Amino acid sequence: MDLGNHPTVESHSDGTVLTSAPQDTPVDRATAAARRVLEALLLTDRANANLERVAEELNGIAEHLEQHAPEVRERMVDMWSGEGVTRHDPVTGPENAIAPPLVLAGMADGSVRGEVTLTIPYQGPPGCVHGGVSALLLDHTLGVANAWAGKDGMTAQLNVRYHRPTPLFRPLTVQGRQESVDGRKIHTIGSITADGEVCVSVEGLFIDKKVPRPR
Ligand SMILES: CCCCCCCCCCCC(=O)SCCNC(=O)CCNC(=O)[C@H](O)C(C)(C)COP(=O)(O)OP(=O)(O)OC[C@H]1O[C@@H](n2cnc3c(N)ncnc32)[C@H](O)[C@@H]1OP(=O)(O)O
Repeated sequence: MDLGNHPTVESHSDGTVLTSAPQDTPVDRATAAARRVLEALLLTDRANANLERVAEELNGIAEHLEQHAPEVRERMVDMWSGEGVTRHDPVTGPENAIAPPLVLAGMADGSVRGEVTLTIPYQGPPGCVHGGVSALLLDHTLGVANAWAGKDGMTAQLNVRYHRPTPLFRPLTVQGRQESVDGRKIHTIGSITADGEVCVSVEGLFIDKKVPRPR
C-alpha cells in the first residue's frame, strides 16, 4: 500500500504511537457510541420489549448518516488523505466501529506492540476470542511492524498457530516484528499473549507492492 510518510524505527524514538488513538472529536465519539451499541445489542435481554423501537431509531440514525454521505469515490479520497491511513482500518481505526480499537506503539528493538481487551462482539468459542479476529489483529499488526521497520508490503501468506484459547475480558498483548527482507519478500512474525502466555503466534510473508491511494 502507499502508506505515505510514516514514522520508522530509524527516525523515531522508543514508544512512538503509530496508530490513531481515539480523540475527543464528534466522529470518534459517534464511532465509540456505535461500538457500545454493537456490544449492548448482544448483551441485552432478547425479550427486551423495546427492540422494535431500537431498530426504528437505529435505522433513523443510519438514514441521517447516509443522507450526508458524499459519493464513495470522493469519500475514499478523503479517507486516504493525510493521517487517514490509520483512522479507518478494522483493527486500529478510531473511526471504524468494528475496530476494538487497538493502539500500537513502535519500540526501539524494531517491534510494535499494543494492549487490548476484547469483549462479546469478538467471541468465538464460549468466553474466547474468535480465531479469525486474532488473525485479523495479527495481520494488521505485522503490517504496522513492516511500516515501522521501513519496508512494507501486502500479505501473501499468514500462517497462524493457535496455542491455547485466547480469553475475552482480559488484557491481551499484541506484538509484531519484521524478521528479514529478501528482495521483495518480507518475513514478519507476531503473537498475542495473555497473562504472559502465548495464545496465538503467526509467521507472515509480505510482498513489497504499492497500491496507490485514491486521488
Ligand atoms: C504507520 C502506518 C501503518 C499502516 C499500516 C497498515 C498495515 C495494513 C496491513 C494490511 C495487510 C493486508 O491485509 S494486505 C491485503 C491482503 N493481501 C492481498 O490482498 C494480496 C493479494 N495478492 C497479491 O496482490 C499478489 O499475489 C502479491 C502482491 C502478494 C504478489 O504479486 P506480485 O506483486 O505479482 O508478485 P509475484 O511476481 O507473483 O511474486 C513475487 C515473489 O513472491 C513470491 N510469492 C508471491 N506470492 C506468494 C505466496 N502467496 N506465497 C509464497 N511466495 C509468494 C513469488 O513466488 C515471487 O518469488 P520469486 O520468483 O521472486 O522468488
